Amino acid sequence: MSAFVGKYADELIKNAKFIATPGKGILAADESTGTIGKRLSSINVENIESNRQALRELLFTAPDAVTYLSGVILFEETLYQKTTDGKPFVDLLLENDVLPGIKVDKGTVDLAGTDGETTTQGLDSLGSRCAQYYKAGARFAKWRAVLKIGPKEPSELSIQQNAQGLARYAIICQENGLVPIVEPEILTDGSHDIKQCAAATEMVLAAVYKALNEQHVLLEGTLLKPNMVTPGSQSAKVTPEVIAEATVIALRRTVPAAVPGIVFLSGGQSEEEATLNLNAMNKLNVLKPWTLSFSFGRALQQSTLKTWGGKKENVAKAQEVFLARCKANSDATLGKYGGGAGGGLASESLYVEGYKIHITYWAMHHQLYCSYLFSHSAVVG
Ligand SMILES: O=P(O)(O)OC[C@H]1O[C@](O)(COP(=O)(O)O)[C@@H](O)[C@@H]1O
Repeated sequence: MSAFVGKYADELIKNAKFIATPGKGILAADESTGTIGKRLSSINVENIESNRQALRELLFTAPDAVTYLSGVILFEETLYQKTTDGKPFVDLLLENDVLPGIKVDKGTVDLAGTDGETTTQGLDSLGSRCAQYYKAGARFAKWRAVLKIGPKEPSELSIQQNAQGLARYAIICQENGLVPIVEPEILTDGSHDIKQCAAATEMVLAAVYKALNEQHVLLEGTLLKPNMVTPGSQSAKVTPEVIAEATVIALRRTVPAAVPGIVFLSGGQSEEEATLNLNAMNKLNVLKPWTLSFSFGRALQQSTLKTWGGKKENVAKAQEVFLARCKANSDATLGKYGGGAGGGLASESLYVEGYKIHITYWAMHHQLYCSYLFSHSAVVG
């Protein structure tokens, strides 16, 4: 099946490869107005534009932190914001060799006839929005599909709908010069074990890559943002080594070698857990044809947010905390993280039940695969 080769093909390939540079990763600072409001309310800060701008300025101007980042995902509001000195955030990032990205989905809606499964909205007028975002300096985009594990979930309907949505989004981005980050997130909610998560992850990723191929998406000009393969939030924890092995097996079985990078979401893991898991994957002595890196939201920002607390006098200290987390994750992309960055704050759980934003919320502000042969884990190691 031949890939679409439009006028941006070379640029897409170059930018995707750059974002996947080993030692660098992505800061996901694209929380929609509702989601950032929850973060700000946790530190008793009001959800108004000046406070959202202040948090983003703190992150983007943190000395040296940007050397560990190749991309930052922005929300539409942030794409057009400036520093207090009047420099557009986009210019600031580009001057520091960090590519600006943009969240282009519009949240989720329920799929009728399912037990709370969802599909993601935002395809209408996506082409013209992408063209505008490209003009404003964005060079990559992100679209989050949300799936869940349950007695009958993820259902075939949800897998197919979300795979089709991601593929359609991806090709529209490529037609308009934006590298699509394809994010099929399987939520951690539930009491399932790691094998069930592995089975669901493989099923979903296989469907996603089939759909991407059918839509002629140029895989070399894309990135994948998946969940790590872990036990459910109500199950006993396992070690980073077990998570690393299960995740890399699932990815090796489903993600083509043409994809330059896989940038994980943190999905409610603590900052330290997310970093240790990424580090363990990069330590695995097995062929991994893609870079394995990070695109963390909560797991890059939580201890920074707490240290800041909305107060100007805490900005410098909070930026040091952010730098430590960026450096730790950079080391983890190379399998060289020794642990312990950030102390106790970095070990707090960031789990939120049913982590998804519904379209209605957005509008306010603008069969399990039980026969899975896990014994194939001998592939790794
Ligand atoms: O619910 P929203 O506002 O769309 O935000 C979802 C968030 O989830 C992410 O996709 C992943 O974030 P985490 O690393 O915190 O799981 C972020 O990029 C994004 O900010």
